[in-house]
Amino acid sequence: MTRPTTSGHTDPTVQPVPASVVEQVDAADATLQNPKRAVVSLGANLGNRLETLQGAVDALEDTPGIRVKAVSPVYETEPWGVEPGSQPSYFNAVAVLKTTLPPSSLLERAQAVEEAFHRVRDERWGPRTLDVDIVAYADLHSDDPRLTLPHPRAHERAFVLAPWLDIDPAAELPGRGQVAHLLDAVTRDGVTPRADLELRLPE
Ligand SMILES: Nc1ncnc2c1ncn2[C@@H]1O[C@H](COP(=O)(O)OP(=O)(O)OP(=O)(O)O)[C@@H](O)[C@H]1O
Ligand SMILES: Nc1nc2c(c(=O)[nH]1)N=C(CO)CN2
Repeated sequence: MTRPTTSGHTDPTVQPVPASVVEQVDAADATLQNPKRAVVSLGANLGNRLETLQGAVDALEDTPGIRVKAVSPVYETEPWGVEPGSQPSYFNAVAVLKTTLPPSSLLERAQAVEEAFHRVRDERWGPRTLDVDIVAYADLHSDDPRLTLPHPRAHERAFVLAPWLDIDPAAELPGRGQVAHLLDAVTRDGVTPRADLELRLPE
């Protein structure tokens, strides 16, 4: 393949490729050859909660560059961070992914999936048809408010830690330690396994 280079080109219609672009393409190539593990938390407390969670799992699997490797049991959970009784209960689950998408594209896809399920953003921690949070992406750390990694509240949330531990007993939250220990430190009150319900792992 002929590729424009930054020096020595003779065809005046071929523009040199800036070094920054070459770097970005090389970084994308490296990710493609080396899929990363990501953990996402799924939550729903409006509409048909189970159908929505299954739809989210399927939509993630249908995404080029994402493979869903494991899906947790379903938990019914009391709304966290809001006045008790002020919202319907949630169904929560966690999925482990392998992805060649960079973190920003994974977030974009997560938000597109939320929107496909008519997620409305008005109040903080308001009720929602679907919430897809990125709990962790490999062992990356980021303070960027648009994508904070690991998720800044995951370690306090039994509705994330309990289902995650079910599918990965050795799970670690980067920078925080073992999920099993984190779960011991938070209350599991209001976080109830729904053994009668199940999410399917896409074929
Ligand atoms: N790890 C992350 N996963 C998902 N969104 C994140 C993450 N870090 C930062 N964000 C940003 O948070 C913003 C608000 O997200 P969202 O409305 O889903 O918050 P929330 O689910 O109500 O609350 P919480 O962040 O406590 O779960 C998003 O627009 C997104 O850019
Ligand atoms: N039980 C429960 N509570 C929540 C949840 C959730 O998924 N489950 N998500 C929130 C914002 O991400 C706020 N509160």
